[in-house]
Amino acid sequence: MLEVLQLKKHFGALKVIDGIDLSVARGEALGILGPNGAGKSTLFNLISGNLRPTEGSIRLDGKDITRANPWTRVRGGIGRTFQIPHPFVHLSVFENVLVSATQAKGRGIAVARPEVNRILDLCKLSHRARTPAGELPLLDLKRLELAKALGTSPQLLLLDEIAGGLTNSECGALLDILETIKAEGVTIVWIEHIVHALIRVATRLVVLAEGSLITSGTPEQVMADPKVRNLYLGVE
Ligand SMILES: Nc1ncnc2c1ncn2[C@@H]1O[C@H](COP(=O)(O)OP(=O)(O)OP(=O)(O)O)[C@@H](O)[C@H]1O
Repeated sequence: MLEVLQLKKHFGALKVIDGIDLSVARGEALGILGPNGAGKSTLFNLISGNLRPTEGSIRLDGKDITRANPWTRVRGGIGRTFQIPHPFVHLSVFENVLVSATQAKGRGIAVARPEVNRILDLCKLSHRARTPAGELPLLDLKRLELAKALGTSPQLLLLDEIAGGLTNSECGALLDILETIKAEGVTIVWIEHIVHALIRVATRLVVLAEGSLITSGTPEQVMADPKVRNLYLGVE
């Protein structure tokens, strides 16, 4: 579904992404691990079109989207969340999701309304539908970030540290929602530092370090990889 070929993003002398090849199959749930500053969010920004690569190409369903605008990619089926949620704080939860559901695919309000209600139900936000987004506690803010991405009807969903900052039980509540989304057939690529959460959803893991992918495999294979143990624990 997604193919990243020899992708590079350099900021001056800083080689943040330095020749990444990555394929994601339809229906897959891929987890991306990596230390702070490894280039994970930059990789997402390149895939979603928020940044243009220095070199390399990106294909979605065989079509070259390397130079496509972010909104063209959204219409092509790429949805994403951001590490720091920035909802419209004065709009209600319902209105925030309505914005993405109407704007992303050019749907009218009457058509989008039942879909928004379905998404709020899925994300356990129905009881907050009329609450201004600026008044939400963190878990609901994360749920809203997810709901806004789902409002664009993505086939490929990019999650950037969606569980960051949550308590264990809050993280569990979010995982239940992610498992439902996965079961609905949405392809997921999830950057996350909380490994136990990531491996509940991910069928495959890759590890990004200093702009390169250093390993890929099942969660068991990757967590046992000496390169990964060395990166995180300083032991081989
Ligand atoms: N627009 C930019 N200009 C210059 N440097 C940048 C820019 N965007 C990111 N960087 C740098 O690129 C490096 C990778 O940043 P990135 O946010 O992709 O890392 P990350 O792996 O997502 O980290 P974290 O896990 O902390 O979120 C960092 O050193 C960052 O300062």
